[in-house]
Amino acid sequence: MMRIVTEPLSANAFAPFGDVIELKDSPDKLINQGLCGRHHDLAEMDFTNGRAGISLFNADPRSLPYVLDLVERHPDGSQAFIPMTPAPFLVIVAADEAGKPGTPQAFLTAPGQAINFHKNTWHGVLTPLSAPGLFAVVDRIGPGANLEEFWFDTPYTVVSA
Ligand SMILES: NC(=O)N[C@@H](O)C(=O)O
Ligand code: NI
Repeated sequence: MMRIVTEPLSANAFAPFGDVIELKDSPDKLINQGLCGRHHDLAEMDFTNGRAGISLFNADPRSLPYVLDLVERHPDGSQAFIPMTPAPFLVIVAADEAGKPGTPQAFLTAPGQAINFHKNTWHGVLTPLSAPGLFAVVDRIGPGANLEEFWFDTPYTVVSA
């Protein structure tokens, strides 16, 4: 199997695929009598024929090396994974090449980072690396499956750097 080596998640590296939701160097605005910093409008939500919904995902943790045999995408909506714990998790994405995913890239988040996949971006399913795999997920609520899956003929093995 081809190996994919994880890299640290950064806004620049992830930009073709989505947004990294993390604190800015300084807040956009101080609120609540100056006791809270608002880091404003960090991700682009985009829904076709639907609305934003907030769900909780409680996912089984995986481990590295991780066998990647499936990526998916949501043609009608963006999808944000917001961890409810500080634990790093695995984020896998791939560019689209004539309707199929190209070579995937794998990122490891740092504590305090969340992500938002742009609409129709190939990605691995929610992949916590420790328990509890508890995430808030902001994605599209609307008609239709809003899901396209791609199974690789030859799975990849994702390994840590
Ligand atoms: N299917 C579902 O709700 N979750 C996936 O979209 C995922 O990215 O984990
Ligand atoms: Ni998804």
